[in-house]
Parts: sequence; structure tokens; C-alpha cells
Amino acid sequence: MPGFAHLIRTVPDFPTPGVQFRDIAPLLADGRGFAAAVAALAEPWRGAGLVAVAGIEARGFILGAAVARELAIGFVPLRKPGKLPGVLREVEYALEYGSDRLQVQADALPQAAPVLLLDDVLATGGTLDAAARLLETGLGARIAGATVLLEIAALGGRARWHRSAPLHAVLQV
Ligand SMILES: O=P(O)(O)OC[C@H]1O[C@H](OP(=O)(O)OP(=O)(O)O)[C@H](O)[C@@H]1O
Ligand SMILES: Nc1ncnc2[nH]cnc12
Repeated sequence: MPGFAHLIRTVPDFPTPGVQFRDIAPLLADGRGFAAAVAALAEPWRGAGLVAVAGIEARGFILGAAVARELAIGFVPLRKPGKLPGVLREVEYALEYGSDRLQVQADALPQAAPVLLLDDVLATGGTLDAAARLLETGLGARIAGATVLLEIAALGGRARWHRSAPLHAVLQV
């Protein structure tokens, strides 16, 4: 277990009763922990020929931008509705607690660009699956893989990852 795992805090009944919320704020606030987490996320992808990290709003932005910098590649934001200007592509998806939509700018990536999809938590897997569909069908990108900091295995999200590209999780609970 990486030395920063203890910096992810479990908050019961947030944001709704029954949810065990995995809070990465203490990890982000810890310089060494944050650096180690970013290095661990980036490690499998060094030299993989990626052009960008696509990060999912909001916590996927914090980690994704740092990983993109670590790999010296670009960053593409996948955003909640109403935040991005210009011509957009969109998907709708279900969450552990509610539903949402994700948008990306239509010209964010060249056709067939190899991209790494990144988020903080894999729970039911709906967000990651939606983001992958958005990149593939909306942009024509090639998903080289996906990476998350924490996989909540009991929620079964990995079963929704139907692609041959690898899905890495730095930590599992
Ligand atoms: O695997 P799933 O069940 O789809 O859940 C995982 C998603 O849920 C959380 O995002 P949330 O929508 O809470 O947004 P936030 O990052 O803005 O807090 C988390 O950051 C993942 O993106
Ligand atoms: N239990 C959880 N903790 C943190 N982020 C989440 N996203 C979906 N489920 C979550």
C-alpha cells in the first residue's frame, strides 16, 4: 500500500446518507503525499506516446493537470455543463448519487490522438465509461488507458470498463 493511502479520509453519509465518501483533500494538502500520488499515477504511462491527459471535473482536474505536467503532455478538461465555450460534444451518465452530463470542446484533440483518461475515484464506473464514450465517439480520440487514484472495488466500476486498453488504480478499497 503506497505511503500516502492514509491521507485519503472516509466521511460517512456524504453527500447523501449511506455513501462512504472518500475525501482526497487531506492528500492534496500534504506536499509529499500529493507529489507521491501524482508520480504513482504517472508512472505506468511514461514513454507511452500520449498526447494528453483528459481529466474529469472537478477532482480529476487537480490530479490530471499535475499528471499531464509530470508527463510533459497536454491536458483536456471534461466539464460539467455550461462551463465550456464553442462547439461541444456531450454525454449523460448516472452517478452513485444522481446523474450528470459531461462536455468537451469538439476541437480539443486531433483525430486518433492517444489520450489517458484520469479521475480521482472509480465507484460505479458510470463517469469513467461516459468520459470514454465522449472521447471516442465525440472526438474520435484513441483511449490508450485510464487511471484512477482510488478504486472502490465493492461498487463494481471495473466491470463497466469494456475496453482492451488498461484501467489502472493506484489504490483499492
Ligand atoms: O464511478 P462513479 O460512480 O461514476 O463515480 C466517480 C465519480 O464521482 C465523483 O465525481 P463527482 O461527480 O462527485 O464530482 P466532483 O469531482 O466535482 O466532486 C468522482 O470524482 C468521480 O468523477
Ligand atoms: N464514495 C465516493 N467517494 C468519493 N467520490 C465518489 N464518487 C462516487 N462515489 C464516491
